[in-house]
Amino acid sequence: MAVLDALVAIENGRAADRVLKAAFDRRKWLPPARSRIARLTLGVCRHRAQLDWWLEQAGCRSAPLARLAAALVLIEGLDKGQLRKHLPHLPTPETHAAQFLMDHTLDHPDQPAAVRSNLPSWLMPHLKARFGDRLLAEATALCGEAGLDMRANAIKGGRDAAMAALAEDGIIALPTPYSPVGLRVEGRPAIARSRAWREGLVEVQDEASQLAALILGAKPGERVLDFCAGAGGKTLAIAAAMANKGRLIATDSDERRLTEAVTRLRRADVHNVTRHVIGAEGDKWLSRQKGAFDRVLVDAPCTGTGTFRRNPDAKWRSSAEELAHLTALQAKLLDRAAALVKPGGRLVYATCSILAAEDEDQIDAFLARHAGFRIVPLADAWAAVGSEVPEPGAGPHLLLTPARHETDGFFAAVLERLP
Ligand SMILES: C[S@@+](CC[C@H](N)C(=O)[O-])C[C@H]1O[C@@H](n2cnc3c(N)ncnc32)[C@H](O)[C@@H]1O
Repeated sequence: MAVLDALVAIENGRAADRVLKAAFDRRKWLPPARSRIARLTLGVCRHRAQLDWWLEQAGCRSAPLARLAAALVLIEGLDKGQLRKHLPHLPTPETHAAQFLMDHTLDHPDQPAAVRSNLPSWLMPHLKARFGDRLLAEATALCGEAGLDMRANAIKGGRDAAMAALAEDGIIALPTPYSPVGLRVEGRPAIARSRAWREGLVEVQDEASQLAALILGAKPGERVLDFCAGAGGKTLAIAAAMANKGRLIATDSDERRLTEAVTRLRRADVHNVTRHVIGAEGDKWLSRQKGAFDRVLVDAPCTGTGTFRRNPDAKWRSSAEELAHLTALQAKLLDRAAALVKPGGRLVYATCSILAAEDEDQIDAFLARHAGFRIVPLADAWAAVGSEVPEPGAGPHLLLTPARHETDGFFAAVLERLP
């Protein structure tokens, strides 16, 4: 069964989105079957702690097959006959466990907070420190399903043109609350089949990521660097803000990711981007660019704790050791990027993490190391997003969460190099 194969591959350390993509490339499932396979696979990852807790109550060892059987009963509500149809060769211990679970629901008052929130226990003290009394609400939202947001491409007519083109394909998309170029789509339509997507009027991008790119405030004619550009999600948004004018350089240490940006840039009609693969430990080209950029974005590699709704399998690969490795790397990348900013220019540091260690602690440490930079308060930086757009919160930084803003969890800080 496709779901079980996917769960086994994920258990062996592969990322769910790649596993599912490979499964769908191998066999041409009809769209309803594809979405059922994806929903069930991700549902097991999403609720893994609760499924494991229930399997323990039932005296059954946790493994992909047992979790799948538990999910079919506790999440999908299957009865004995339906379960037998789905998993005809279920071994006896798993069958007994599934029967035990038929009298129950996923939540149980005896479940500890980490189990109820379906989060790894190492993360809980970090989230408690961040959210205090709101911990459960924030953790529960992090376990939910993410919506589908798109960014309307200003180079190709902007939000009204995008909404009209989507409507031609029967796709309903409404403006997002904060991003002036954001659209939130109703339901789960096949975006990639729409004319609006094929012709580059829209790009799939969470509202939080759109704001991180906008807050950079890049203007037409400037020299801008997207330091950790990856497959170009934010590069595209910055190019649109620059109206295709000026120079935007997209760098990353991962050549494969940077190459993925090429078709996206072409589809969006972006012409002002140059790509440059850089060494993970520094780069000759970079060392010649000291003080050369008006704006630099560091969209840093991070734990991705803010995107657990989209990548629920990543929760179970995250660890305190990974956090320690990433915070050291983030500090290094920030220091490297700082040298590239012109006097009076701006440096934006962003993560899709909601952990203070990767967010404001990183900024505080940076400011202690770099007396030549100051923080630009969010209220001032927000002018770049649009004067009519409500600010998503007070404080010096941008901090978005699924529970409060219905976006991915995201952090961004704007720093200015003193003239
Ligand atoms: C959060 S992702 C970037 C996502 C991208 N900006 C987007 O919007 O789609 C972080 C990126 O940092 C890159 N990275 C990791 N280590 C790096 C290094 N030492 N130098 C430059 N980039 C690095 C990774 O390859 C990854 O693409």
